Amino acid sequence: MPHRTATPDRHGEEPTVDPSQHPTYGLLGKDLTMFSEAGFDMDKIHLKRNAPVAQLYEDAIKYEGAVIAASGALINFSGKKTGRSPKDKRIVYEETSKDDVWWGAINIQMDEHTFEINRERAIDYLNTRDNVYVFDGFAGWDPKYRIKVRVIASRAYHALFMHNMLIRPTAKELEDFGTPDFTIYNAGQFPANRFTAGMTSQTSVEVNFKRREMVILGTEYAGEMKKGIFSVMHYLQPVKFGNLSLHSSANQGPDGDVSLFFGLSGTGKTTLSADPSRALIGDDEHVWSDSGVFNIEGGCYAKCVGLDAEKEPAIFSAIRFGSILENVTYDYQTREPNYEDTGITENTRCAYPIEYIENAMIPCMSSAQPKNVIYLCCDAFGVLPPVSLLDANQAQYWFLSGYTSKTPGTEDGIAEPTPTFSTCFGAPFIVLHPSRYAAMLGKKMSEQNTKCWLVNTGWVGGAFGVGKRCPLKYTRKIIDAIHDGSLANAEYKTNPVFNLAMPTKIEGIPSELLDPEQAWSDKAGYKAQVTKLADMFTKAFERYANECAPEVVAAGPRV
Ligand SMILES: Nc1ncnc2c1ncn2[C@@H]1O[C@H](COP(=O)(O)OP(=O)(O)O)[C@@H](O)[C@H]1O
Ligand SMILES: C=C(OP(=O)(O)O)C(=O)O
Ligand SMILES: [Ca+2]
Ligand SMILES: [Mn+2]
Repeated sequence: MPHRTATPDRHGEEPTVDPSQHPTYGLLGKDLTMFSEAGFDMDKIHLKRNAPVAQLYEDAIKYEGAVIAASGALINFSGKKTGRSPKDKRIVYEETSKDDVWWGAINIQMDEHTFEINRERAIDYLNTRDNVYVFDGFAGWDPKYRIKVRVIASRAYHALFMHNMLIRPTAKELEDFGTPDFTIYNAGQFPANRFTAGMTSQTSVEVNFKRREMVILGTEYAGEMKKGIFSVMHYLQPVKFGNLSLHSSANQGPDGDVSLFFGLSGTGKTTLSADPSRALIGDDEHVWSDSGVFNIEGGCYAKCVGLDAEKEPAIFSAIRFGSILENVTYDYQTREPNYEDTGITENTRCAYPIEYIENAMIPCMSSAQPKNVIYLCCDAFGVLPPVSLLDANQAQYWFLSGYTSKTPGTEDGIAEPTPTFSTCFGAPFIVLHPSRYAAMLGKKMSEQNTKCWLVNTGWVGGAFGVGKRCPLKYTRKIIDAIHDGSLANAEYKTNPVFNLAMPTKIEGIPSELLDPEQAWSDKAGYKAQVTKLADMFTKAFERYANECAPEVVAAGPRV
């Protein structure tokens, strides 16, 4: 029998063929009540819960201008915002969480009333739509610590994105889903009202821990949703479960050894964790509990700028049916994505389910305690060694400092690599005081005898503009040398200003590259740059000096 497409009848008639065209597809009686109570106009909107991937494709193509790439991936565009908007992110000030949240420039307060106004604005907007997409899934692979997340969005692309990025429930889990622990209302196509109290722009990304809700207005960058859930877990895991949440990727070697790769956006978490000789646990957000390490997400979100099939084969071949390319241009004839084109943004992305990586570890969790912790730092000054071994005090110092660079495009308004001290290697996402994460990390690392490495994936031989980015093939060799144990047994010398232990030799890497002073031809320029960065460290660390032991303060550069 040939397949026919059912015409959806918004006014009550049952469609005859495709059940996913039903006006309340996937919703059970109790869900319908929940939606009505939340203010959704069930007689007007066509709700699609956990719709098939193909239908989300069809809707994104029909209503949102998406196209199919040659590989079968879906190409979408996020409109004006193509990176995160950290200045427009707010946390609601309310009694259940106010004493735990580290208030300030990162966690900006919003009052409960303003949240209600924006929430209503989002729901009102969603009620004007013909189609509203719901995705129910989990955050956290460990059943003991996972949370149930519901995403309600006006764009099929956003539902598909979260289908890829959250953990996809089985049919049974979906049937038994019940009340979500956290709900995202994504009305990103509609602006916030700039005249609402506390609003400074048309963009608003806000989290309310009491209501367990997040509202998005005025940005369609899909990364806001996944990083929003990360902020939620960065609060819930330590506060409710005593677990350490990590802005890191993770993988496991054939002998069962686990590595964590911390790093701010663009430093190499996704790239370096995709390693053909190790099983991928996850590329961005994890939790370190007493029972091991688990991924928060069900997918990866890779940068696509300059993506090359030879250099990054695992990521390249994950871009196929079901994957979402974001803000990537393409050839109209062949539908081949053009990864070299940064015309829309440098922050081009692809979101794919983690099982699209061949050696992914499913379920994405390990009962092993991490053996190596790697801090990825993208040094735009080009003065940090490509790799150094840190002692326990240095591990605390560098974690709290979080020195790196913001890469172009990941945040609104960043056009070139910009040095920053992003505490815990992920300042935009932390909720608690940084010293709380640092103390847990220090304790776990010393209990488990975890080795700590600082890897500079940024510039070598000169600053940004003069030197070059450390070639990926060399960084991969460094990571290999950490994993095969050879680096721990190498010969070291000390970097005088930063007091860092640098290996003198690594197989396959020119030795002069390992010592920045040798790698720079402009020796005077090098000295000036080192002094400048060391001063920046001292100044940036002042705010943590009272929170940590004197040995940690002393572990910084000697000026
Ligand atoms: N030495 C290097 N190490 C890691 N990434 C590198 C290196 N040199 C260039 N890159 C590029 O930098 C980007 C790192 O981004 P990504 O792995 O997505 O970071 P994250 O996941 O931490 O946001 C990729 O586009 C990668 O190809
Ligand atoms: C998605 C993001 O993170 P990452 O670059 O770490 O993947 C982001 O910062 O918007
Ligand atoms: Ca109806
Ligand atoms: Mn990443």
